Amino acid sequence: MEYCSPVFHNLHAFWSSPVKKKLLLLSIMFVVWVYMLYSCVGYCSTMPGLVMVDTPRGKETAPATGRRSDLVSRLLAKPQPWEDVESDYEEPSIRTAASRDLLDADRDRVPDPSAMSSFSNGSGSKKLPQAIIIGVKKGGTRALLEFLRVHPDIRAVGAEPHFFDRNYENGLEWYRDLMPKTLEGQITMEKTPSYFVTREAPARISAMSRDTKLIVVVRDPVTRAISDYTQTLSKKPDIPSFESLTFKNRTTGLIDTSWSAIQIGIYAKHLDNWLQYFPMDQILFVSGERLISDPAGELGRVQDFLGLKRIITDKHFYFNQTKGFPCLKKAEGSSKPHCLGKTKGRTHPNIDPEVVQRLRDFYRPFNMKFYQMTGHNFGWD
Ligand SMILES: Nc1ncnc2c1ncn2[C@@H]1O[C@H](COP(=O)(O)OS(=O)(=O)O)[C@@H](OP(=O)(O)O)[C@H]1O
Repeated sequence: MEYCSPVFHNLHAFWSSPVKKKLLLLSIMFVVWVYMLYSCVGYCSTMPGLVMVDTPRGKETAPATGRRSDLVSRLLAKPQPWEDVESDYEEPSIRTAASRDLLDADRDRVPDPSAMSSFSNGSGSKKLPQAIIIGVKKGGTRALLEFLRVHPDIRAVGAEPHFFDRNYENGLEWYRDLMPKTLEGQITMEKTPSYFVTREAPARISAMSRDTKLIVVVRDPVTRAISDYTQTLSKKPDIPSFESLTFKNRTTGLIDTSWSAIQIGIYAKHLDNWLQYFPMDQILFVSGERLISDPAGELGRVQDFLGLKRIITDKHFYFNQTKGFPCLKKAEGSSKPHCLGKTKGRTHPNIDPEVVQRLRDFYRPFNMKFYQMTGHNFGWD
C-alpha cells in the first residue's frame, strides 16, 4: 500500500484539476473520432471506384468508371443485401408523393438495397418488371424474393411498391423509377403480395405488359390466416381473439368470409380473376411449405419458369436450428450467414383445435378447386 500511495495521490491530483479533466476528455474524443474515420475509410476502400451521384430517390452510388462490359459487371456484382421488410400491406396509405412509400419502408432497412444495387450495377437502365411476385400475403413472399436476389440475372426492388393497388395513379414512369438498373438479359422484379387479392391488378398488369410473368407463393390457407392474425396482433395487441374474428356467429358456426384473414385464403376465387387476363402457363405457384422444407427445389422451379440458368442451388442454403427456417449463406465476400428478421417466422398463438378444424372444412372445397385449376395438389388437407 505504501508503494501505491504516491500513484493514488497523483491520480487524485490529476482528477481534481478541471483543466486536466477536460484535456483527458478531449483526448478520448479525438481517439474515438480517429477510429471512426479510420473505419469509414476502410469500409469505403472495399468499394473501389465508386462515387455519389444524385438520383430522384436521393443520393445513390454508382461506379465512377460507368462503362464496364455486362459480363464484367456481372462478375463483379456483389451479392445483394439481405433484407427483411415487414409487409406494409394493411396500412391504408395511398400516397401521392412519388417514392414516399418506398422511402418510408427504406428507413427500416440496412443497408439501402437501391444504393447497393447501384454499387454493383451502375450501368444499365431502369425497366418495368418482367416478373412480379403477386402474392399471397404471409405465403413466404419475402423469403422467395430474397432467395431470388442471389441470382446474378435478377434485380429486384426491396420494398413493396404497391403500384397496382395503391399507387396506380402515380403512373408507369413513377413505377419504373422505383426499379433498380438492369443490364441486358437481367430480369427486373418486385413483390407486393396484396396484388393477388386486388380486383384491378390483373387488368393493370396486363395493360403494362401481357407478357409479365406472375409468381404466387401459396400456403395452407388456415396457417396463412393464423400467420396474418399473428402479424396484426403484434401491432395491435388489443384485437379480439382469432376464434371470435373467425365466426360471424360462433353458435351457428358461420365463417366470416369478409374478414381479410379468411378471404385471402380462398385462392380459387382470386385466381379466377387473374385467369381473365393471363394464361395459366404465365403464372407459377410456389409452395410456401416447400419453400421452407426444400428451398433449393422450389427455387429450381422458379429459375426454370423465369428462363434462367439454375444458379441458386442447395449450396446456397443452410437450416438455422434457432430460427427454425432455412437461411441464406452469404455469397462470396462474407462468411456470415443470413436469416430473415424476426417479423418472419413468428410464433403463432394457440388456436382452439375445433376452430382450426372448422376452418379446414371451410377451405376444403376451395382448395380442391384450386388444385384442379393449377393441376397441383399442395397437400393442405
Ligand atoms: N426462410 C424463411 N425464413 C423465415 N420465414 C419464412 C422463410 N420461408 C418462408 N417463411 C415464411 O414466410 C412467412 C411470411 O410471409 P411473407 O414474407 O409473404 O409475409 S408478408 O406478406 O410479406 O408480410 C412467415 O410466416 P410466419 O411464420 O407466420 O411469420 C414464414 O413462415
